[in-house]
Parts: sequence; C-alpha cells; structure tokens
Amino acid sequence: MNLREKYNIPANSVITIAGTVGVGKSTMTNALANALNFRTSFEKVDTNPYLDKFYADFERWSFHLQIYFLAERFKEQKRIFEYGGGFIQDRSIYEDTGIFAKMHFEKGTMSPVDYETYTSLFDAMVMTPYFPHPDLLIYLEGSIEDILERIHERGRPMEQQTPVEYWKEMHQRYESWIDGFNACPVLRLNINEYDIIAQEGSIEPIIERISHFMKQTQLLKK
Ligand SMILES: Nc1ncnc2c1ncn2[C@@H]1O[C@H](COP(=O)(O)OP(=O)(O)O)[C@@H](O)[C@H]1O
Ligand SMILES: Nc1ncnc2c1ncn2[C@H]1C[C@H](O)[C@@H](COP(=O)(O)O)O1
Repeated sequence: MNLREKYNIPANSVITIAGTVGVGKSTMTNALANALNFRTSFEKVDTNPYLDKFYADFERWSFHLQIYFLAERFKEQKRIFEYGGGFIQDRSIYEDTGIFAKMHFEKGTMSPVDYETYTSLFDAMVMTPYFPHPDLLIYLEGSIEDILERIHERGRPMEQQTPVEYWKEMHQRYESWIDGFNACPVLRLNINEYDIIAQEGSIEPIIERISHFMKQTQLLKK
C-alpha cells in the first residue's frame, strides 16, 4: 500500500504549495509528489523570458512578467483539469496578485494603469465560480534569516543581486496575506518542523497531517 492509500488522500486531489521565494516550495513539491505518486506543476524559472530582465529593471518589465506568469499558471490549471487532478503545484496563482503585483504597484514599480489592467484580467480569469480552487494550500513559513540563507545557498544570480530589503518586504507581505487568505483550506507548515532533505522518512508525518487536515475540512463542508 502506498502512502496516498495508507492516508486516504483522494487520487484526484490538487494541493498547492505557497510561500515566499526560497522557503522550499519546489523541494516540498517534489517530495510530496514522489510520496503520493502525484504529478507536479512547476513554475518555469530557467526558461522564463522576462525574469532576468525584470530583476534588472522592475519598472520596465513588471507588467510583462505578471502577464507571462498568469498565462503560464492558467495553462497549468488547464493541464491539471485535463488530467482530473492528482497534482502538487509549486506556488499558487493567488500569490501573483496578492503578493507580487500588489507589492510592485504599491512600491511604484508597476504603474496604476498596468496594475488595473492586470488585476481586472486576473479577476475575470480566476475569481469566478468557474475557476477550480485547490483542495488544499500548504503554506510554508520560516524566519527571514533562514529564508535569506536558502536564497543565498541556491544561488540564482538575479536573486543574489537583489537587495535584501526586497526579500524582507516580501516576507512581511506574505505573513499578512496568508492571514486573510480564504479561497481554499490552508495548512501551515513551519520549515523548522521538518527536514525532508536530511531526514529520510520525514515526509510521512507531513502526509499524515495533510490527511488529518483534509478529513477535518471535508467534515466542515458537509
Ligand atoms: N527542508 C530543507 N532543508 C534544508 N534546505 C532546504 C530545505 N528545503 C529546501 N531547501 C533548500 O533551500 C533552497 C530553496 O529551496 P526551493 O525548494 O528551491 O525554494 P522555493 O521553491 O520556495 O523558492 C534550495 O537550495 C533547497 O535545496
Ligand atoms: N508573479 C511573480 N512576479 C514576480 N516575480 C515572480 C512571480 N512569481 C515568481 N516570481 C519570481 C520569484 C523567483 O525569483 C522566481 C521563482 O520563484 P520561487 O519562489 O523560487 O519558486 O520567480
């Protein structure tokens, strides 16, 4: 019996992993997908045609990048739907607007007109009864010190060249964003509570928590 069956996680579940840059979403996505025998949906970083340009000049490229991410995530949503679920998704679509677009608008690196165009497109595409929300959002949280260390350790050049203030601002925004988030059930995991890299077998207690949490939210739905 595999872990998905052992813990009664429905085979058509869609679980999305949220959290600030470098917190460990991709690592968790891979670990959960392997353990549950689910497919993965990753953000494109290496082949993203705007990301390097964006980090070099936020004002010039923030709108282009948001449109690119929105299109990519929507295509992924369609793929997930076509397979009938059974996916772990690296970052939710909600973070694009709730964190990134909002932050760049409020910091003045996305113009009011661009922000309005972007949010109206986002709302028309996502905030409708026709858009399937994930069954669960797992929110990864940790201290800014640990997260900065992970960004540094991973070593993506454009992120190394970005001022630390940018990551601090994002970290703070994430904390208030998740407190108000209600599009789907949220399970919070602190990165100090597990180590899926160093400790073999540490994914099972996480799956047990997911199962317990999903059962609770199902009960609440009835
Ligand atoms: N549980 C963990 N313990 C130690 N390091 C981790 C853990 N999870 C991720 N990392 C490391 O932190 C860095 C960022 O992880 P990653 O999964 O790419 O984050 P994200 O997708 O959230 O940006 C990587 O170098 C990764 O190896
Ligand atoms: N919507 C976004 N706007 C700006 N930048 C974004 C957005 N989504 C992701 N990013 C950036 C942040 C990182 O540099 C890479 C990948 O994110 P990660 O959290 O490491 O998966 O893309």
